[in-house]
Amino acid sequence: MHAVSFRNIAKDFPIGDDRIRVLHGCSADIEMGQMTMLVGPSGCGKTTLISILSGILTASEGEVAVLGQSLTKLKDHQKVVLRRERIGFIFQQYNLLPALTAAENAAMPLVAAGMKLPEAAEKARAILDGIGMQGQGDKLPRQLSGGQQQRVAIARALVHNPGLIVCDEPTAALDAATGRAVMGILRDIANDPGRAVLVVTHDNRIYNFADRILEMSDGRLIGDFAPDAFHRE
Ligand SMILES: Nc1ncnc2c1ncn2[C@@H]1O[C@H](COP(=O)(O)OP(=O)(O)OP(=O)(O)O)[C@@H](O)[C@H]1O
Repeated sequence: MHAVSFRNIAKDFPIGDDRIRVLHGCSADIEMGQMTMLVGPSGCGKTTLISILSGILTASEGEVAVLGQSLTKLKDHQKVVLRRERIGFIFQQYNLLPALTAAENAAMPLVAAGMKLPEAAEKARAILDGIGMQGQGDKLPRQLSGGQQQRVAIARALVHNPGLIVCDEPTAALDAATGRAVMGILRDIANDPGRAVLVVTHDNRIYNFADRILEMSDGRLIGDFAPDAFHRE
């Protein structure tokens, strides 16, 4: 099974009375057990494409299957369930709730699935311990550094054991060394054959962490490389 399989994806956005096409005929398969990076200049359509692949936006044309499930046939509420149960999200700006502790923040996907907070927080704490956050579970986000907050976001993306982890510019707010540490954790996560990690970035300092790089330009996928074969930017 592919983690994500998409064919001939197009996306139009309304602009006044008109429509503008921002994705054109995008097709690829994202493999389990790999870190795939989607790279390209600002505005080329990376966020739009991963939003479609993770069921946040609907494609204007084309087919998407996530973890063997076709999105085309799913109703909106079924896409919400798919996202909640089978996908983990990591963003540039951590998006932690300021009044909750690190463990409680990381526990949120389990709480959303109906688990009681104390039990969910214990599971979250075990994940935090495994990614260098021992003893930090009771701290509030404002007591943590940017790199530590991103680790909490990683724990939150992992806690419900999803098959697909989607990361949008995960290192953009971090200095180079902290960004590499965070990418090292994501790299380990991607080695699990039951998972795929999809990273959108234009941070060329982290391209070497990928197994595979998909290059986008002007709404099209224009290249499919191993990282050592990708020397642009
Ligand atoms: N809701 C929307 N309505 C109209 N146009 C949009 C909308 N969302 C995105 N776009 C346009 O689609 C194009 C692709 O945007 P997108 O955010 O996917 O690019 P990106 O590669 O992720 O850029 P960045 O790296 O800056 O985040 C851009 O021209 C953007 O202005």
